[in-house]
Amino acid sequence: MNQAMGLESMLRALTERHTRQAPVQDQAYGLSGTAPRKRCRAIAVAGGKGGVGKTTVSVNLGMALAIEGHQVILLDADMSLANIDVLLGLTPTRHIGHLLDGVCSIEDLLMTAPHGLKVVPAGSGTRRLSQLGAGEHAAVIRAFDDLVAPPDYLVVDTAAGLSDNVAMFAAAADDVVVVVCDEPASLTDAYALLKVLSRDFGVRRFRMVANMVRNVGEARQLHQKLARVCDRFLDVALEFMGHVPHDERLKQAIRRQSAVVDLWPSSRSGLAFKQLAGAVDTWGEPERLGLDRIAFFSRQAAVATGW
Ligand SMILES: Nc1ncnc2c1ncn2[C@@H]1O[C@H](COP(=O)(O)OP(=O)(O)OP(=O)(O)O)[C@@H](O)[C@H]1O
Repeated sequence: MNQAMGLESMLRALTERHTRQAPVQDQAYGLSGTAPRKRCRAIAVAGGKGGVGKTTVSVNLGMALAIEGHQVILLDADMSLANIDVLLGLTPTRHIGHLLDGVCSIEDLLMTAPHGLKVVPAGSGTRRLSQLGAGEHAAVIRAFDDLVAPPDYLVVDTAAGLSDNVAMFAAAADDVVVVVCDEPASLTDAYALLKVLSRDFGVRRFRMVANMVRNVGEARQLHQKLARVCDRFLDVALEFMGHVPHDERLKQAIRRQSAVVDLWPSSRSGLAFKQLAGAVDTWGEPERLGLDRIAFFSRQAAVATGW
């Protein structure tokens, strides 16, 4: 990854820690100090509660961006309960565990889904991957720097809950998309996630996608509910990114191990994901705050893991 990519910020922080070499500004143009690398934007998709549609949004947003002509890598960061490969009908032979064991490179892990979307699969049912420490998460993030051709977007599907996994990927990303559905537990868990990410990791801006709603009115109400408590109790901005309606077509697509944007782009959910991808295109330059956040986090990881 490159300097523009939040996740690479972690790499730079870690690299700096080990080598005490070039200042950040120089590293912005590649560690070798040669030609600038292409800018890439890292978008972490989180939600707090399980089952709110994080994976569905990650897959379809990633593919919708790919359909628009962008180069996109989708990272399945739900390490032990990985399911992006299943959702897309891919059969990986290697996963993140092999990367951590040094058996393969990040390039070796890339699988190609429809529309040129690249997928980095995690491993499912692997006990070890469910117990990764902060240092290992950092190593996964660092591995992205080895990509010969960084993508335009890296979409990261994070795990449910408030684990290190979610915190590290969200803190390192340029943008955090929070998926919420109209259930009390989804709202309270999303609020808890925002609280932890802002209080402990300095993430101040979030974008919300309302999933499985009836219409945009319901989506906006959901956003207002959460934004109101955030305004009152947290120092964060929660922007409304858009909504995805509850759609049987989407479920049918899942059963056929395909993305709805690929199978039925004109369905209600297909069009909604197209709009979400369009929204991403309108975002201004990322704030690039990942470095500070990750330098802090990686120091903690280093202490904890002896890195
Ligand atoms: N917009 C939608 N319309 C209809 N069904 C949906 C929609 N979004 C998600 N679902 C359903 O919800 C299920 C859970 O979605 P998904 O796996 O994306 O959630 P998740 O947040 O990633 O869950 P986990 O954290 O457990 O991995 C899907 O299998 C799908 O059946």
